[in-house]
Amino acid sequence: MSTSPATTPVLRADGLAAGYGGPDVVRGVDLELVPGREPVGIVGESGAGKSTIVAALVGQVRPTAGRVTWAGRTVTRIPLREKKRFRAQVRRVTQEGLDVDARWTVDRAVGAALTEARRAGSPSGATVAELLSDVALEPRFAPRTVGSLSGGERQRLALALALATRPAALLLDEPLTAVDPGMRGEVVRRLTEATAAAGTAVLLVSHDLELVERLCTTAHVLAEGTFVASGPLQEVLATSDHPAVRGLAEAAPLAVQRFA
Ligand SMILES: Nc1ncnc2c1ncn2[C@@H]1O[C@H](COP(=O)(O)OP(=O)(O)OP(=O)(O)O)[C@@H](O)[C@H]1O
Repeated sequence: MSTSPATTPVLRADGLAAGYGGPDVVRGVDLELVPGREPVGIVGESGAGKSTIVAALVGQVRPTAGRVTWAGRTVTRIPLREKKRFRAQVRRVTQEGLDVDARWTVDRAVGAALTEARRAGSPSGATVAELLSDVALEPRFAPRTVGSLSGGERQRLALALALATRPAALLLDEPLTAVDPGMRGEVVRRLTEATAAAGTAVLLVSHDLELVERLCTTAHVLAEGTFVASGPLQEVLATSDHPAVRGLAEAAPLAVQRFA
């Protein structure tokens, strides 16, 4: 394995346009996720198209123009035999995102994710305890059933399961909405350490500007389906005069004051 930092994107969108049968809801989107680089954020008002971009990145929504590639291959044309590896290498975590039997215990769920990762050819070498620690879930959660967890605990478990493959790219679409603000900082700290150590490229979509500012070196502001400003979020909010950016800054004046 090479020890030099990667410069090749694992996942990239070039001139991506996509929609749901009607007019495109996103267009002209260029984005690259490079393992070993700092996390990238996307912010923007509700309905701007953030989740659509993420859906296109995982091949769930087909581009109407441009393309999305995984290690150089078009994601909507990945052959069946490669799909398992793609899903292990490119993980999406959404707000709801936990697809596990509610009767399972937490350690069974994480153990199953580790087994699945090995089967997909992406063994992480991590233990159940390490993965729980990566999302700040204490060992006492291991014997709890998934159904007994709070919303925020479920979101943290979803993140732990996504980390089981040590993915090349982790796409986080509002991953911590149910985690209370006090705990959110700790989860982000642990998650940042875990993804940095594994060289995982992270994309974070969130309405939480403070979270994006803390986690991401670069953020894109999406308005009506296109990126209208990009850069360090603090700087973008302070300097861009695009109406969509001003709207965001005014909707979150506390965050702006804190960054200024
Ligand atoms: N399955 C779908 N079928 C039809 N239209 C959809 C579908 N999913 C999303 N849309 C529409 O596409 C547009 C972009 O939605 P999207 O969910 O990508 O926005 P978003 O920025 O993620 O919003 P939010 O912040 O509220 O989650 C919206 O107008 C939405 O109504």
